[in-house]
Amino acid sequence: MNSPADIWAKVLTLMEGEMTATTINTWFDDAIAVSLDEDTFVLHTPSNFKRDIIVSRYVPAIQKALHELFSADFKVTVLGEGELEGYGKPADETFLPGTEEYTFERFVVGASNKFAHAAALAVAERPAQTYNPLFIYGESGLGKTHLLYAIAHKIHAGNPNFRIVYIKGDSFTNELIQAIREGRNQEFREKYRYADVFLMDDVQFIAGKESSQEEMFHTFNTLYEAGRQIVFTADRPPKEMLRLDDRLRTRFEWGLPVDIQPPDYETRVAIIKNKAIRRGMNLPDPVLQYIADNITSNVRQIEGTVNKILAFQELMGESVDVDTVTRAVRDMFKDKADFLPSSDVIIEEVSKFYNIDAEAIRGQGRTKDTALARQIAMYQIRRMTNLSLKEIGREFDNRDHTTVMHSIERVEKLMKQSPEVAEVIKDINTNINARYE
Ligand SMILES: Nc1ncnc2c1ncn2[C@@H]1O[C@H](COP(=O)(O)OP(=O)(O)OP(=O)(O)O)[C@@H](O)[C@H]1O
Repeated sequence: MNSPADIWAKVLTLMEGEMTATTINTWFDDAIAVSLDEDTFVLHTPSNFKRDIIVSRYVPAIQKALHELFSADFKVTVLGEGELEGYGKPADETFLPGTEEYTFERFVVGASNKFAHAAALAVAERPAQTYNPLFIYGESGLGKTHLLYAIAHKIHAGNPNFRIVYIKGDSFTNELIQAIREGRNQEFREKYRYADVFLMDDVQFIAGKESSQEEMFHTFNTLYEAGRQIVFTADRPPKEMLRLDDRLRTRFEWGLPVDIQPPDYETRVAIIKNKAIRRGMNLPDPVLQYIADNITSNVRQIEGTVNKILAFQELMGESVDVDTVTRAVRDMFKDKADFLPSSDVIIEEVSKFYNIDAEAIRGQGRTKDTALARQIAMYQIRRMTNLSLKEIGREFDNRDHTTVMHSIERVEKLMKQSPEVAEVIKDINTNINARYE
């Protein structure tokens, strides 16, 4: 009943008492009510001429009608041609939405990450003038993405007109496949090759993927030659990316590779305190120490635990005691340890990794790639779940348990012979685990 459109209809009816129907029709026929908040009513008309007339002649009548309806005074804003699109949105709302918290200010610096932090800050302060490319590597959940977004926000704040492109390695691959399929290669190229700042998260995902590597190579060269800042993150240093093209590996190493290590005890405590303070809460020292002692390798897990405890504390109010919280934390660790991924999830991740349909992996697809993906899926299920060979066979179109056994043996053999296959298994494993963090 009180949508801007409803209110506008009422305003028009009230204005009919003040002016002729022709006047109303002439100036307001294509006007639309955009919003009404505490103190402003916003109207849009597609014509600037009409906007000027409305502003100069009819705003008082609109205000009078609004006063009659709400017994309150409103400002009236009239938007003209092309003014509707960005209206009401803060200028930055469309810049990497949802990542506003990932700033340098919120990044806790300690011995384990101080080089990565300093290099990222230098790059953000003087893009393309210090380290290019900057290559940040380290294990999952240690703040690589955080630093990448922090770079993006800082550069954006100083250079609002820069085209800053953020893309994950696997999205780059998927977008490229789609662009090729739809004949939009040129569009894809322009999007990435003409960036002012190019940030790629988890670049390890493009290793071993021919067309992605080819595209990345040309993107890199174009950006580099044009003096654009390039930053990569990855879960390992370039030299350990076994399936990566040599020409990319050397380029990744041109600038500065810096690593992030798991945080030491002091940094863990600082991170936990920081997260709690930002939520306006205080954690008792023993709880703080308990978390810092028990979650040692991954900041994402630290964050998850702190969030759960804070939620728990909020729920329990003042009465929460250290024992209760400690027990809750212990239960949380137990849950995690008992957790096993399902065969569906494992097959899905293998399917994603190889870009082969899950149904083909489960079923009768016979290409070499599908057969290998299937064997790897069987191997992973055997390793990561409690399913028997027979139960695994059932997941794959009722294959016999001896087929499953031979597949697993084949993968084990391949892993010994080929570091590339071992790396694939490790990567898929990481992706599966990441779903439960
Ligand atoms: N030093 C830090 N200070 C504050 N928060 C941190 C710090 N390091 C990591 N975090 C937080 O931990 C979470 C995980 O970090 P992030 O996503 O950057 O990890 P990552 O290294 O990119 O992991 P992945 O490789 O799995 O993507 C984020 O919410 C991030 O804000």
